[in-house]
Amino acid sequence: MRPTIQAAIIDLDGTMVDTLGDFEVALNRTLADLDLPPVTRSLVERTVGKGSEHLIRSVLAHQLALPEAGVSACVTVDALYEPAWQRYQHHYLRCNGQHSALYPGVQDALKALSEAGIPLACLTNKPLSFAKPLLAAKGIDGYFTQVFGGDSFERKKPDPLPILKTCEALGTALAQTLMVGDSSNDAQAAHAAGCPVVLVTYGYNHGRPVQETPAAAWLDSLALLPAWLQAKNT
Ligand SMILES: O=C(O)COP(=O)(O)O
Ligand SMILES: [Mg+2]
Repeated sequence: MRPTIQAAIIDLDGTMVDTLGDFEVALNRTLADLDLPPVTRSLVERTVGKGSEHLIRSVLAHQLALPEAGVSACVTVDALYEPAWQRYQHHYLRCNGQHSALYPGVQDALKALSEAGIPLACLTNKPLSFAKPLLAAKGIDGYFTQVFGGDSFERKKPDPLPILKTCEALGTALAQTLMVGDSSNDAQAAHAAGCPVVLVTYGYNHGRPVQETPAAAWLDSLALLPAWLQAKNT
């Protein structure tokens, strides 16, 4: 009998790498360039997950509304977005991977899955130009046959399109491809695409407990994934 799960698609931020430090540093350098007050890590944690444009627009809207910003009401998010995006890319590429760390168990899980013959793809809402160097800096790029970012397709997670395209690239059936993520974006995209989904409990889920999101399992460590998958496939 063919195994139930033949490949896995794994999210990056909040699932494999704790990147809040990189986001915070790049955002605060960007805000300083624009003479706006810095963000707190907790705002970053609640806002991250829907790609860079959403993050920058949300952070600009939040910081512009702070009384200490001292900004006149005619300064809008739309007016600041393009310069902010340019500065953010500049800063992010320079601090990428320097204030972030692999979560415990990630390296072992990727090794075990690869040894079990499960092809792995990385699918993130991060721009591809940030994602690829980060995977390399953390020494895990070699595990993935495909890497796709938030700018690889017309739409991002929670839209199912990136998952459909990733399955196409992997050459696996949707129902036999497992999505592994940390947020409702990953789960919604997987549900809409028809893929099973497993969520890790330690990532960034817009400030909500991820157990509220329907999934096949909620794991406290990615190290538990190979055994979960083996049990599923026997
Ligand atoms: O960059 C983001 O918004 C989050 O990316 P993720 O899809 O890897 O969690
Ligand atoms: Mg994530």
